[in-house]
Amino acid sequence: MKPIISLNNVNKEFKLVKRHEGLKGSIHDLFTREYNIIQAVNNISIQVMPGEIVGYLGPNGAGKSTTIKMMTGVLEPTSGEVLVDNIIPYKNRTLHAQKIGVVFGQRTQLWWSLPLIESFKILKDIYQISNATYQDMMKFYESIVDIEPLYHKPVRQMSLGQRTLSDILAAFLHNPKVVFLDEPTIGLDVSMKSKIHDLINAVNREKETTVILTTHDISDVDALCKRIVIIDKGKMIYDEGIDSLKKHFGAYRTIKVKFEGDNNLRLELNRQVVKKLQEFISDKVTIEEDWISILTNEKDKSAMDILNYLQTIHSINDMQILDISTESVIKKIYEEDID
Ligand SMILES: Nc1ncnc2c1ncn2[C@@H]1O[C@H](COP(=O)(O)OP(=O)(O)OP(=O)(O)O)[C@@H](O)[C@H]1O
Repeated sequence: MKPIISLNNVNKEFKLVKRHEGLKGSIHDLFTREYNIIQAVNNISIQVMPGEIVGYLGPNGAGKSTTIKMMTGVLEPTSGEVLVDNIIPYKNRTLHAQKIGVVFGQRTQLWWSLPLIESFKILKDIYQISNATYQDMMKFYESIVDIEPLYHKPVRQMSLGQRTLSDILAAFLHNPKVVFLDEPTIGLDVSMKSKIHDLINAVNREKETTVILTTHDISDVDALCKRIVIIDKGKMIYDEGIDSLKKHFGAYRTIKVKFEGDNNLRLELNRQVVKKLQEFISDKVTIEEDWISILTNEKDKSAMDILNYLQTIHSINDMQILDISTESVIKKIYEEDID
């Protein structure tokens, strides 16, 4: 099988005019142009197979949106090759736009004053969706989410969650082979996030749609992605299946402990423990409400050793030992703390 998305040695530079301060600087700028070059994407190569859901992650300013913009045809790469379903996106923007779906965070592609069903009908005409495909898709949607109550509601009267849901439905309506979702669950509550996760998983399963997802929300990654690609400062630093990622960090455990006593005593004890543990455990020690949470690598310091030590400080009311969360794994990769 051939990849549906193929990025080979892709670079994107932005050239920004340097501005000097003060009157002298402004006069200098009038006559001499100097530039700063920002390397937003640095030699990225990624192959995505049809039907994959890939989490494209990285800290702020890493270059995620710039990559997505190249994959959607909004930006032309400075060098390298971007191919999506055999199309060079920036060279064939109209054809490409017919074949993909896009959701960019809180920006809606729906018609603000129109009821949702009217927006869908316009999209049906724009994308030249046949009656049969349209009916089929609407039936499929109705079987997985409760959208009928939204059909006659103008988008401007919708809650953020209803609007996001509608936007995602709109992006998948023409049954595109690839959908790009940029921060699709930003600002949503847990129950709406879960509805959206179910929807994306159902469409991916049923229609084999390839999904590229950028997000800062780890619940999106846990619910949707089997593979994550992480970039930082424009460079790819990780490309792994989520299972092997967890195996890689299998020696990490999070120990959570709640001490006996009232809230004030616990707060004081937690503060003391944070101070003491940080002296001999390099990993993360944090206070989470009544609990103290310690991330440790069993190879260096076992969870039992830590628990024994905590018991010498004060009696323990409750405790949990957890495998490392995806969030902690990703944080550790961002910090380039890979063993
Ligand atoms: N049009 C532009 N002109 C100049 N610099 C830009 C432009 N777009 C992005 N950049 C710069 O390129 C780098 C990567 O930005 P990008 O928006 O791709 O990051 P990101 O990973 O999507 O970040 P975030 O998670 O904050 O959305 C940043 O340093 C940014 O300032």
